[in-house]
Amino acid sequence: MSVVVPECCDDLKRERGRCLFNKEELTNILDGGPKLTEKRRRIEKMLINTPELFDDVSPDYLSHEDRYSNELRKATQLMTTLEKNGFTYNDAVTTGTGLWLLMDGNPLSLHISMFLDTIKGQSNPQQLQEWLPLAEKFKIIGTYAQTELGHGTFVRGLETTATYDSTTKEFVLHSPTITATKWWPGALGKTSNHAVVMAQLYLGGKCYGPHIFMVQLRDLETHRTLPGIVVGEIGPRLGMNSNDNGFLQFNHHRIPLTNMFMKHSQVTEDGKYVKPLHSKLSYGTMVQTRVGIVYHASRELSRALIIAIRYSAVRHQSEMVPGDPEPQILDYQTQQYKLLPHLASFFALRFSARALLEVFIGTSAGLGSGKMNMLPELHALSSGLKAVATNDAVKGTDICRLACGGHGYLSSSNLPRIYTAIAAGITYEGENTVLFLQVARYLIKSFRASSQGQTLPFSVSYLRVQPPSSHAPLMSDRGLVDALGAGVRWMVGEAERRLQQLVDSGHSPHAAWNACSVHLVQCADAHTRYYICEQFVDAVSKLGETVSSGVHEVLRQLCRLYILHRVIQTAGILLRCGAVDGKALTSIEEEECHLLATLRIQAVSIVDAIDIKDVFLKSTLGAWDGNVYQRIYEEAQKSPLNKSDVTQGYYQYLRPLMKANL
Ligand SMILES: CCCCCCCC/C=C\CCCCCCCCCCCCC/C=C/C(=O)SCCNC(=O)CCNC(=O)[C@H](O)C(C)(C)COP(=O)(O)OP(=O)(O)OC[C@H]1O[C@@H](n2cnc3c(N)ncnc32)[C@H](O)[C@@H]1OP(=O)(O)O
Ligand SMILES: Cc1cc2nc3c(=O)[nH]c(=O)nc-3n(C[C@H](O)[C@H](O)[C@H](O)COP(=O)(O)OP(=O)(O)OC[C@H]3O[C@@H](n4cnc5c(N)ncnc54)[C@H](O)[C@@H]3O)c2cc1C
Repeated sequence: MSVVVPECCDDLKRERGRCLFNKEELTNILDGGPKLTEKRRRIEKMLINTPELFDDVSPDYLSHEDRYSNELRKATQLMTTLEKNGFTYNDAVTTGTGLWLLMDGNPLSLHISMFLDTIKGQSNPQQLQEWLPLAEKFKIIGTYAQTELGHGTFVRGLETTATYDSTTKEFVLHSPTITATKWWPGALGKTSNHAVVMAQLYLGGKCYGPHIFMVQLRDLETHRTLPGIVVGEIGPRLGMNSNDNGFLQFNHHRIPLTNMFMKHSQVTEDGKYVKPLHSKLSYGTMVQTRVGIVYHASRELSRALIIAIRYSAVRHQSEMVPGDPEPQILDYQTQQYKLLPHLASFFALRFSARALLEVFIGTSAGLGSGKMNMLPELHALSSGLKAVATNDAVKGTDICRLACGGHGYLSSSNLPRIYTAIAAGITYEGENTVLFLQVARYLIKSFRASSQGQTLPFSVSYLRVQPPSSHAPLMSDRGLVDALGAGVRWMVGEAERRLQQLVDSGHSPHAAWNACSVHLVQCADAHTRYYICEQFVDAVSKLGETVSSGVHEVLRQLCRLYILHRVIQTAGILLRCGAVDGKALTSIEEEECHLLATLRIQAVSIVDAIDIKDVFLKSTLGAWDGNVYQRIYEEAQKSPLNKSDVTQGYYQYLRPLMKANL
């Protein structure tokens, strides 16, 4: 398959003719620099020239088993293609290129993410030396098996036990109840021959809490399940049905002492426990994956936006002025209002993901030298951003689907698949409400610490009890972000007051917490969005000195739209705390409408700059050339029902019904 850029339809030609900025420059910014764009395109070119990686038939027409095998075939082909061309799985992860191909829940994705990340992040030097080369070369294939039938969120409540037997220097893994069955892990059912397993560590009858163990599940030659292990697939799900999410039970299954991951906590041969420097270090893989999910969510949202915005420029419907030709639906203000704030969100999330990655890298470097102080901040930021990014990507993707009318409901638009894949992100890797409550805990602690005169870490420093007053004019970007910050400070102060009031009136702190938790989740959401606004404003102002004026103007407009939209969403709070008044809100609403019309002019060019090729978009509605109707029609011809004029169902059911004397 070669890269042919087709001629586009007149509508899209006209849209592209209005572009006033350098698309390549914007692409480079989104990729993180020209070198990364170049690398991504090199990988893409190589993949596009590997026809085996592309489906001839939609997975929707395959059986459950064929769908799994087909995805596995492509995943293994992808790995060998990368290897042959001097790239690694990691190149496909960091450039996102692998994911474009394997979008239906891929059986190797847990191996290349959480399994390998656990080996890298939780092993001692000997374990690293033993397991990493095997895993990187796919000699062993693994997954991350933590969640059980009975517990996902509450990790401390897991029931699988790992009891040390000092006589044999082994751990005995056991699932004591039905609810202790591991349930959900991707690729656990049929693909993995190993798993990193979270289990309660027992030494001398005492429980030391959840710890991680490397467990072989299947024979490396026959792939048969080992004795003492029961493993299988959990059945169809809302989406990502090409994966083999699985279940796992242990029946007094023995593994060597050296299979407990021992970078942070250790068990000696005689069964003594050595504590980690921080009790939550074993949760490190989850934190790292949450950072990755913020990128992942923004990428998925961008695919949906490209599809919906191109389609909106091609689709003509109704009359705006009686008797006039039908306009492009993108000309309707309501259509712009559906799509463009989400386009701004995509940029906001992309810049925030980058900022979060820097915090992650900084914190990890600190951990290496024993510094634990940044861990709570990283936990709060990664939890909050994972939750906002997945919530917004899911909402945005569904709005993109709705914005495409009936055709958005077609599988061939690819919007349903993007939606169901990213919808899982709200639940996995920490359910979003639960993660917001973790953020809220950090906010309340920080607010209280500030009342006692303590200095606050950077992401919450604006919460200090006596903040410096904002000097920026209210209507400037900075002024509005400061107003949003004042709103969050007010919300957190109010939550703290309510908590205290409940405790003072005799409630336990835990009961008070639950009684305020709706408000606390709102605080966490608002705080995270304030952080995102700050990152967006900072990124655009830093880029200002280095980019051309056209690109800077587009970014400035997107950033402005994001902030205005956020202020309007938070209007109630901002009015209550006096950060804005009704007059300001009216002018913000008017400015937003004006900005929608301005951004609409270059909207197609902006999504073009995200630079996702048709073969990766996989959409009849979003292709570069805008040849929507032909594509939809051709895709429908592939339906197995169209293979014959009269189906078996007619002879079997319909005809007898028509002939029956009812
Ligand atoms: C071939 C394929 C090619 C594909 C190519 C792919 C390309 C990829 C493209 C993009 C690149 C992106 C990178 C890749 C990522 C892509 C993502 C897509 C794949 C992902 C697949 C994911 C599949 C899903 C996996 C899972 O779901 S695994 C299971 C996850 N489970 C959870 O997250 C459980 C959630 N629960 C918890 O985390 C905790 O139990 C808790 C809710 C935090 C509570 O913990 P608990 O111990 O009870 O603590 P508390 O008592 O509440 O708090 C005590 C204290 O500790 C603090 N705390 C808690 N956690 C942490 C932490 N992690 N770090 C630091 N501190 C922590 C907490 O705040 C408290 O502090 P204080 O006492 O000070 O308040
Ligand atoms: C597609 C998919 C892939 C997955 N892959 C993996 C994997 O590879 N490995 C793995 O180990 N796991 C995996 N999981 C499991 C996933 O991590 C859990 O489903 C997730 O952590 C949520 O836990 P739960 O299902 O127990 O939900 P629950 O915790 O039971 O949540 C149910 C409801 O209760 C609420 N709730 C729970 N606790 C609280 C609280 N403290 N305060 C307020 N509300 C609360 C939640 O907000 C939610 O509304 C996967 C899940 C899915 C859907």
